[in-house]
Amino acid sequence: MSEFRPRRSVLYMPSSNAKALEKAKTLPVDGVILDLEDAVAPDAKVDARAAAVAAVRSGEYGRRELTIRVNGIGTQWHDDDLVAASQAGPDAIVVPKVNSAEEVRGLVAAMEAAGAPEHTRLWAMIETPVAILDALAIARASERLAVLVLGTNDLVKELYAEHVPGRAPILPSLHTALLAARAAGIAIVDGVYNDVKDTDGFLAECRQGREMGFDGKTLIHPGQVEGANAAFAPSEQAVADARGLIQAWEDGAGSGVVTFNGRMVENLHVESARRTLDIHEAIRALDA
Ligand SMILES: CC(C)(COP(=O)(O)OP(=O)(O)OC[C@H]1O[C@@H](n2cnc3c(N)ncnc32)[C@H](O)[C@@H]1OP(=O)(O)O)[C@@H](O)C(=O)NCCC(=O)NCCSC(=O)C[C@H](O)C(=O)O
Ligand SMILES: [Mg+2]
Repeated sequence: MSEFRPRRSVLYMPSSNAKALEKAKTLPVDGVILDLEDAVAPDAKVDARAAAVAAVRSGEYGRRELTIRVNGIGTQWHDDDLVAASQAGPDAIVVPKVNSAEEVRGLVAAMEAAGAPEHTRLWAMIETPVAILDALAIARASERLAVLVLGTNDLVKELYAEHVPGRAPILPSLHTALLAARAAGIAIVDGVYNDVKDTDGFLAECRQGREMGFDGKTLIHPGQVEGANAAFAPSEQAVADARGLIQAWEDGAGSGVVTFNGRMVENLHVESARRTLDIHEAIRALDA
């Protein structure tokens, strides 16, 4: 069994929304973010925290990677959120607006002091200009940091940019975060698509994210799950091509370069093909 963990579809839901917490148990998502930050009104924060902890403790989310997004560092809720989430022991704690490697180390220290179990990882949200400029240091700051999560709404806001099809205004930021994650050897998931009724726009953005190298996409509505799962999984054709390419390589053992479907194949292409098959197998294992 490969160690690759699929994160094609990672669905946010307000932890204050009992119906959404219930619905998530039935959805074929790879991950769930129980949100305490932007989706929860100030007067609902404390109850939402208790609901997120109860959801984690329920054990009712099956194979889905279960995470809690706490309120940001420096807010009045952050410390209590972090302690409660650490003690609940989800798969990860998602922290918004992480701005430096020092903050990552401080978060990890606080999680450990609060008794977070070993399996509870940190996911850092990259959603400010300073985080983009310090992305590599953030990504490398701790072994406990497993995933970078793009916060494209905050990023667009902070840049005084606009949401446009193709995302040209934020492409340099997306690429910088991707470079940092890959250099650090950790996963990275793309930001959300706000128009839950615009399926074509959403699918185009999924395709773009996949082509850029993202592992998956954060989502805000159940209607986005299927499209993300398909976009971030290798297609049947990609799996067949990966198998064929590896076979061609093995048939030409020792030659250093062969061709498959008329194209040059070197060792690096074989590594990519093996990664494709690892992802495919990990998805099959999840769905089994
Ligand atoms: C966007 C929504 C407010 C729309 O909600 P609603 O009008 O209720 O949608 P529907 O009527 O179409 O819902 C159909 C059913 O699906 C359930 N539902 C809806 N959304 C979710 C969800 N996210 N998770 C689970 N289940 C969900 C409804 O309850 C209906 O169920 P049923 O009646 O039983 O069929 C809403 O979708 C929503 O609140 N989405 C999440 C918003 C959120 O979490 N935002 C914060 C994260 S985004 C962000 O901040 C990213 C980052 O920080 C950045 O800067 O970009
Ligand atoms: Mg945000």
